[in-house]
Amino acid sequence: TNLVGLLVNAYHEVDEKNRLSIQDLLDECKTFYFSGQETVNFLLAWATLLLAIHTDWQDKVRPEVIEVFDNQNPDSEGLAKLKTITMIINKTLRLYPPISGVIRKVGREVQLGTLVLPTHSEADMRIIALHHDLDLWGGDVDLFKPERFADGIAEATKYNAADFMPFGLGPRSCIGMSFTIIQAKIALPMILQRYTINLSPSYVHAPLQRLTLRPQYGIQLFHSLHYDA
Ligand code: HEM
Repeated sequence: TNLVGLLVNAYHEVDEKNRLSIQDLLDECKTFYFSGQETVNFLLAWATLLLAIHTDWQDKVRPEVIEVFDNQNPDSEGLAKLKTITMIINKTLRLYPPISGVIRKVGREVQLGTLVLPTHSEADMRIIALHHDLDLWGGDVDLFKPERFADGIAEATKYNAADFMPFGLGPRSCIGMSFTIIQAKIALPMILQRYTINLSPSYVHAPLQRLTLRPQYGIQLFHSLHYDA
């Protein structure tokens, strides 16, 4: 059974209490389409941009990909062995979090430090601000240095989970997190197996921050064949 199958089953549920209306069913499909499609696209777009700029990292990661998969399509066994790709994915998610913030409605008045949040106000927590906070990440906060994630996320954040939260935190955090990482760990190696990526001179750096963080004018890259296929 796939996701649509589960939703259709819930629509046909005999117990009225647990039944989904057609509107609920459509809303769920839209949520999954929106949250699952654009976000992963942006992650892959920003990751390829960073690799195009930092070609030294392409040179570091490509041998790992070739060693694990040779020129074959990625398989699940190999995915666990990809260390450098994982570092690059985490680094991309820190610098360019595809969801730039999460919004919460304040249920009751609460004091956070010197700040009083009134009931019914909305708190927009800027993930991107957190990820670029000088106090948390230090003077080289804006630099692409995947080696920061060499020993995993916990080490990179000094065990403070809230410093790095591209998928949110707590009970409403992203349901698609593992799926996203798997997709990126399949797609990036498949690109690197085939192509050397270079930045086109026509690229204009213009990240647009709304709910998502998108490259406003797209990302123009040159892909040259990496080796004779
Ligand atoms: C780079 C990829 C992705 C990023 C950065 C991302 C980020 C996030 C964030 C920050 C939240 C929390 C929203 C909040 O707290 O208000 C969230 C929730 C959610 N995400 Fe993702 N997401 C990604 C991929 C996906 C994928 C692939 C799917 C589905 C296949 C997905 C489905 C969802 C759903 C359904 C929720 C709502 C969970 C709930 O409210 O209980 N996401 N995501």
